[in-house]
Amino acid sequence: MIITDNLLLRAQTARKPIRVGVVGPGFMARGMMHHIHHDVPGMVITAVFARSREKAHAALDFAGYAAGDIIDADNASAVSDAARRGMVAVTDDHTALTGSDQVDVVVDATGSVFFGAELALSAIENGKHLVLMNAEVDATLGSILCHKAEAAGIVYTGMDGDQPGVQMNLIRFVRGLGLRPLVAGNIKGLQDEYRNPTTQEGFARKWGQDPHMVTSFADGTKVSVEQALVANAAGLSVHRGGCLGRDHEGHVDELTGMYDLDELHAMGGAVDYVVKAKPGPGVYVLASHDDPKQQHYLNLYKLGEGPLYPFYTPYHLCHFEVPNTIARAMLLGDACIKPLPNGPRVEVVPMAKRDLKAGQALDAKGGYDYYGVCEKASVQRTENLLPLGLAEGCVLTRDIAKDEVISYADVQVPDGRLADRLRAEQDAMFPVAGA
Ligand SMILES: NC(=O)C1=CN([C@@H]2O[C@H](COP(=O)(O)OP(=O)(O)OC[C@H]3O[C@@H](n4cnc5c(N)ncnc54)[C@H](O)[C@@H]3O)[C@@H](O)[C@H]2O)C=CC1
Ligand SMILES: N[C@@H](CC=O)C(=O)O
Repeated sequence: MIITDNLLLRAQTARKPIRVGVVGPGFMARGMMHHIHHDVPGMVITAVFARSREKAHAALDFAGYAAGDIIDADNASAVSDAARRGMVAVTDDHTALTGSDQVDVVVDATGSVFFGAELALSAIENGKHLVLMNAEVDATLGSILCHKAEAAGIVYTGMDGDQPGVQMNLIRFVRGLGLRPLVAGNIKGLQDEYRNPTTQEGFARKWGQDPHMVTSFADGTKVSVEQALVANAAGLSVHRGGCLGRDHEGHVDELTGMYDLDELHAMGGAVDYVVKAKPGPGVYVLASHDDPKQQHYLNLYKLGEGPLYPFYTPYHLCHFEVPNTIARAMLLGDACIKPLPNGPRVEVVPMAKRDLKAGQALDAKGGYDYYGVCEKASVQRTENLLPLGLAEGCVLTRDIAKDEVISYADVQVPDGRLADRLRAEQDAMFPVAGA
């Protein structure tokens, strides 16, 4: 990324690399660690947390670290000692990583809302910038966590590379040109709400991914999480629960004629997604310009006659771009994507993937029980709908029909969960949906 590339080279020359703590060495983190180790100047990984240390060792091996450069560490001072000796510390205690004075930036690559909440608080307490590959915790608790992080003077940010960050970068680019983004969209290849880890097992095996994770991509949960993040960072809304979510086999350029401009203005702009369009799996932003003189130039530059002008990024390169976020946070104090300070505008709520029975405990996202859809935050609050990120482990108190939305009134929430407490704090802080 321009700017951070030169800043990182300077950090390298000054022998002051950014020190990164990686949490959750799964599919994404492994790719990121390999990338940082081989291709990113001015940045080093000093610590890796995993529930099983073997997994962290295996991930570091995948990333190309020599066994002799890795050492187990039980606490923060052992992590720091290892890092000072130029080694990577592996720990199964996340507070050893967040508490180390040899970690500048914590990267959460777990995808877990419940653990992500704990980790975020620990990073904030210890003054570490927090980079979330964990979009799921961000969409559930982002407003309160970002508030706490900024009150503590640290950067809280989602990642470059995944579609929310790519959209937010494009939105900032478009705003910089003087246009008003009115639609921010995600280009998907497949959307089938009823996929589950059994149907996705072959795909997961082929790519070395987790079957639940890839199910959450196929069943629309992840795109909903992603578009909620964009809405809440850019101040956009949704046309309706679930977005418009059209199938469109042409190019995203053609979408400029498919939105009602007056409706978009009335809503203050919308997030959306499109299935099967080109260029996939990228992102698009449709924006307007009020000035006829600049409209003339935009037409000359082949963006059409307006009133909506199309912009897009043809790919999202996930872990490859995370070092950009780390550098932006550490060297520039800049967040790639974070919630606006006035509370969420769009939430993700769970819809039953099949008929569900009273008494059953809901499984994890990307499972067999529910898929996620975007909903206006005002509707989520008025109808007391359960945030998708808190659904796992909730016990149904009545039967729920396939495709029915699940509300707090339909479940018994397990006792004692930090994420529920944070959510209550967030709801109290933002009693009215973000405007
Ligand atoms: N897989 C993909 O293509 C992409 C994934 N992402 C995001 O990146 C994050 C990670 O995804 P993947 O690497 O695919 O998942 P993964 O399942 O391969 O890796 C997650 C890692 O976190 C650990 N973990 C999970 N729950 C935990 C908990 N409660 N406590 C401690 N550790 C826990 C797992 O053991 C695993 O090592 C997710 O938030 C996902 O949405 C973003 C872009 C693309
Ligand atoms: N953004 C993707 C998932 C990860 O890249 C999707 O929604 O399918």
